[in-house]
Amino acid sequence: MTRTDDSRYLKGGPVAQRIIASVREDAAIATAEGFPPKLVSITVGDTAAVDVYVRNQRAKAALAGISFEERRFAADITAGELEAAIHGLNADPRVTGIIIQRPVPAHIPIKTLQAAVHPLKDVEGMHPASIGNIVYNQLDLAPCTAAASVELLKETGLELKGLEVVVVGHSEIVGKPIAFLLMSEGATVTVCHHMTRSLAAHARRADALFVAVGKPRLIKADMVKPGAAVIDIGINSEIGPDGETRIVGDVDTDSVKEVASWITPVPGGVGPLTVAILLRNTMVALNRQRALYRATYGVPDQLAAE
Ligand SMILES: Nc1nc2c(c(=O)[nH]1)N[C@@H](CN(C=O)c1ccc(C(=O)N[C@@H](CCC(=O)O)C(=O)O)cc1)CN2
Repeated sequence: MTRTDDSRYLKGGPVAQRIIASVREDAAIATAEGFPPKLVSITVGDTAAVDVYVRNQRAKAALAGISFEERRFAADITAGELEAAIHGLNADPRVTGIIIQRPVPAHIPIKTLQAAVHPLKDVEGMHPASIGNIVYNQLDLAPCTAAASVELLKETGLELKGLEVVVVGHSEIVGKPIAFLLMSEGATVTVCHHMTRSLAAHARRADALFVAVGKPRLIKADMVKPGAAVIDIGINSEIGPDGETRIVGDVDTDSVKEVASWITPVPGGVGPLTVAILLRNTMVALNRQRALYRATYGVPDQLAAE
């Protein structure tokens, strides 16, 4: 099939806009009913890519009618101090969602922090008690970057049942959830990581290749099967030839786009959709809190019927 360069690009913006428009409607209804959504972001230390992510979260939350607050903590904070801050947010009824931006400094055990977030306010489904939901095919609130990546693959129209998928990177926030989400769609999934013996041999077999390792331009054209869909999840900042900081992915887009049938650009691919899904998850979390509230205190309709 002959395709123009542009039609090869799987852009996240249009899908993100649709999601944000729908979140905006839900948020307006919830607010009118007395349950305004509020997302609190926790950042520890300074990471350029995280700053980009948080900046976009703030901007899109404003568009969606979700209030957004960033709590920044110094890199030398202790895990105990962070847990105490999270417990404070759990106890605050005005806070309906909490996201811990990754990475956090090495001395902070991320699992302990994730476990400190109340599962009902966990907008990424990363609490140890929640992440198992995707193993059970309960997919309405999945980790945002993973869900965004899979949603972009679906935009290709490829049949996922039986699709040969290779995921490069096995982080708990991206690579592992992608594998589970795709298994639940019937794909045949291989997960590669830093101990994989021949990455290129695995990657070349993939009808859909997901890459999330944080290594700029790791994937070259000769590692990609002709006609494949390539989902580039890397967000790496580097200094360009003009001396300006820019964002590049884990895929060498210029060469790979000559081989692949679809490729996500960086920026403009998975990133914008990740932010939109975070906001959608924020509403899913809020609706779960409302369901618990109704179950605990009853709803006006029920009270009126008594
Ligand atoms: N708690 C989490 N932390 C992190 C996740 C995650 O899913 N949950 N994934 C990455 C997020 N990330 C990188 O740090 C990231 C995600 C999205 C964007 C983004 O909005 N990119 C846009 C905009 C670019 C721009 O404005 O220049 C895009 O790609 O078009 C940036 C970074 C790690 N942490």
